[in-house]
Formats: sequence, C-alpha cells, structure tokens
Amino acid sequence: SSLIVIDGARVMINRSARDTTAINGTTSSRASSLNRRSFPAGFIFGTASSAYQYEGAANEGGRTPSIWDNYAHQFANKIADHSNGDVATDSYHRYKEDVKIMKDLGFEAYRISISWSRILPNGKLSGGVNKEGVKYYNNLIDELLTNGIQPFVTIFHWDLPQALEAEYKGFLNPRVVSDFRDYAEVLFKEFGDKVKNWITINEPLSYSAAGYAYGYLAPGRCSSWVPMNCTGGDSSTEPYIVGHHILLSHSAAVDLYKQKYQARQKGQIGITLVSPWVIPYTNSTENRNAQARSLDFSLGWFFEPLTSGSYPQSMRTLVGKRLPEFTKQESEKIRGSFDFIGMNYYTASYAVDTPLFGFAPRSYMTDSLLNTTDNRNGVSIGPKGASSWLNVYPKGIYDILSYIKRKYNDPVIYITENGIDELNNDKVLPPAEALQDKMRIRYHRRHLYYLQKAIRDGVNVKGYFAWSLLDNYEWTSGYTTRFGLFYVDFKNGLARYPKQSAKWFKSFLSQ
Ligand SMILES: N=C(Cc1ccccc1)N[C@@H]1O[C@H](CO[C@@H]2OC[C@@H](O)[C@H](O)[C@H]2O)[C@@H](O)[C@H](O)[C@H]1O
Repeated sequence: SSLIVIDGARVMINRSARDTTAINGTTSSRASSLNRRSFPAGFIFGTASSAYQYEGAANEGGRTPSIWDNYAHQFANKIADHSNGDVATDSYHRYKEDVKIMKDLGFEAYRISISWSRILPNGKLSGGVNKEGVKYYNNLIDELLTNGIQPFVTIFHWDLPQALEAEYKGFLNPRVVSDFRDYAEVLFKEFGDKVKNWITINEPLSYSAAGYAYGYLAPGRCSSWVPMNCTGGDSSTEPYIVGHHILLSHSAAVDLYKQKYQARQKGQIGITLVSPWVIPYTNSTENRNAQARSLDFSLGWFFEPLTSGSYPQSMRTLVGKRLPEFTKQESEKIRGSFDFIGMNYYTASYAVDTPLFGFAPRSYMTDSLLNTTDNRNGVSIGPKGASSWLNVYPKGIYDILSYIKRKYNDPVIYITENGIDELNNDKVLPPAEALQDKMRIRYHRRHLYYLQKAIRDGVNVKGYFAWSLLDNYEWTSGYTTRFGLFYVDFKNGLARYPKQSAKWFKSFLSQ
C-alpha cells in the first residue's frame, strides 16, 4: 500500500451524511444535530500538536538539533516553501495563550509531544538531562492541569536527536532501543506524577515508510532509483529494520513503565498508529485480497505484533528474509504491550491488485503487490483538502474502527488525529476569508457522526483529538497548508484567530 495516492479524478457528487437511524435513543435526521451528548459520558475531546511543528525556540533553552532541524535546513528544497520549524507557532513562548484558547473552546485534553533533544541534548542519558527542557514541559503540563485539561504526551513524534542519527544512524541501529528506553524513563520520572496518558511513538508507518522507503520525511533515506534525491538508503530493507526497532523501542518503554511506574503513577500507555481505510477497487477476489494486504502493510505491520507477537502472514510471505524476526522473548514482550491504541484517521483509498513486473526492483512500495488510487473509473473516492493524498471519506473512520475491533481483539482506542487542510494562499485569500472554513466544520462533523455510530455499534473508542489546534509546520508542506481550528498569521507576529470551525467546536462541546 502506498501513502502517495494517484491523482487526477473528477469529484464525486457527495451524498450528505443523512441518516435517520436513532442516535442514543433520539432520532436524528442529520449529523447536524450532533453534539457532545451524542457521545458517552467521560468521552474526551481534545486537539493535537507536536513539538517540532509547534514549539519553535529550536536553538533556545538548551535544545539541540533533531533530524528535522537537519533535514529542513540541509534539504530545504524538499520542503514546499523551503521553511523550517525554527520558530513555527512559537508555542515555546506562547503556550499560556494556547492553553487559554483550548479551554475557552471547551476541550478537556491536549495531545503534545516532547522534543527528545530538548530533554537529552546529546540523545543519551549519559550526556545529561537539560533542566531548562524539563522546566518548559513542567510549565506547560502545569498550565494544562490548572485549566482542567488532561495532557496526552507522545514521547516520540519523529524528531530524533541528530546526535543519534549521526553517531549510529538512529532507528536503523538496535542501539536506539536502550537510548529510547532511557529517554522514556526520564519522562516517567520527571512528569509521570502529572501525566497519566502516554503515547510512545507517533505513526511508526510514516516514520518507517515515508522516512526510509519513499524518502520524503526525515531522515530522507531511500534507494537510488527512487526519485527523491536521497543521500543513501535501501527501500527494500531499511523500512522493515526501522519498523522493527520502533516496535522493540516501544515495548521496552512500556515494559519499563509497567514494571517500575504504573502501579504508583496510575497512568496508561499506548502507541499511535495510522492507516487509510482501503476499499477493493472491484469486488473481485484479487482486489479483495489486495485490500487485506494493503491493511496488513499499513496497519497490521504494527498492530499484528502488538496483538499476536508476530508480523502479518502476508508480510512474512511477501517480504521474506528482508523482514526481521522477533526472538521468542521479544515476541512475548511486544504482544499486548499497550493499554490503548491511538488511531490517526484522515482518508481512504481503493486497492488494486498489481502483480510485480519482472524487472521492477523489490521494495516496500511493491512488496504488497498492489497500488492504491483515489478514484474508480474517474470518480473520486471523495473531495480533497489542500493535500493531494487527503480525500475526504468520513465513513472510513467507521469502517476502519469496525475492522480493528474484529481483527485485533476489540482494543481501547483513541482517535489521536483527524483533520483536513486548506491551502495557505493569503495572497489570494485575505485572512478574513481564510477564517470561513466551512469545509472543516463539515469534515469534523461527518467524521464525528460516523465515530459515534461506531461507538454505538460497540467499538471501544474513548476520545477524539482534532488535528490541529493551530495552523503549524506541516513537515514537507511547510506552512503552505493549514490544518488549524485557529488561523496563525505567520506574516504578522504569529497572531492566532479563531476560524469558523473553532466556533463550531465551542458550540458542539457546550451542549
Ligand atoms: N502526516 C502524516 C502522515 C503523512 C506523512 C507524509 C505524507 C503524508 C502524510 N501523519 C500526521 O498527519 C498530520 C497532517 O499531515 C500533513 O498532511 C498533509 C501533508 O501535505 C503535510 O505535509 C502533512 O504534514 C501531521 O501534521 C502529523 O504530525 C502526523 O502525525
């Protein structure tokens, strides 16, 4: 399965999410009557962010460069607007204002990530803990708690200390497991009395596939034949090695938390996975098998080891010796190593069975023997936001959650990201118009409609986080796309302005 979707399609006439079935006993003719009371008591609503995309202060307060500082500076041409996260939304200095914004809207949780190189400047415990970094996160966490907002903390959201990449190639090297565990222990020690919701790693699929097969996320490695001007790499082996070390790192941190901290601190720990929902291009056996393989290679790659201790059968068969093996002990430790699973849901695509051409090189892109596409016979699976890969398909959140419930033993799930972007075209759209994000209201309302339908049908979902509170640094898109409920004026002092969607959430959450 591929993260890059084939373009070029007319937009399908969109059926509105009209549904006359009962919602919590009340019959709703449309999703528009949806509000917080459509969800179970205790269900939490939040917004999501990440350190490199929000903080700025990249060279301040004792922080040293991560691989994203290195990537965005050294390969600026790989970033749409040649920008970087040196300043981003400057949340390092403005977090009190941001907390006030989310409190005013009525959100009760906030997902952040911690910058590893702000806590351990040389990546390792032996290099010393940066007290200024600890202070910043304590201030942020205290600000959240004072305002009745629960922090959900992601330990690793792609910003590996450049020192570890330089010394031993980071997640390509098994040495990362002990360094990751040491880093996680510093966080449990420093913040575990206040943080009760831990997410070890954000989207292992994106880090492994986009970072080491396609080569467009840091560290930007891929085979020489991949058109991404990578500085090195092997798209047929490195994604699987990195994914393997991510799972070992995850389970080492969870094992540590459960052995030494959970009993006293009484928190919960999980991991955030991502996958599009996938529909067979036709109902043929070949394309239904392609759907299964596509979900194995994007979701099962990590979910299968977490629930059964081994990789999906389709991956073991098709990747063969290039797929690392777990020892018996590793398998035991990985299986069940979570209290909940975070799921990031954005989009859906069609899977087309695609046999390997004889001469085509083997790699993650072709191992699953399929292609994904966003249209069928020229009809799009759904309208797009600003990004080519993001087609709107709200029913996909229901479908993928039902699939997870069936296939992976009905786990506790949080939707840790869901959102849509518009282009940052201030020169065309004066800011006033940029605040009229009706399509974002429609996107979130329709996904929430299908989310409460999944809950009603028995899926164990406990929370929902919108991506994102603010417009921010969108990785290789830089500041060219906007996902925020709040507009950030990057040209005038990073001022924050509520979009219509922020007002919609305030009303949704107040009922
Ligand atoms: N971005 C991804 C996965 C991904 C990776 C490469 C290319 C496309 C998509 N996942 C989540 O999506 C969020 C939205 O991602 C944006 O999607 C549109 C792209 O144009 C943009 O580059 C990307 O940042 C990120 O901000 C979160 O940090 C991340 O956890």
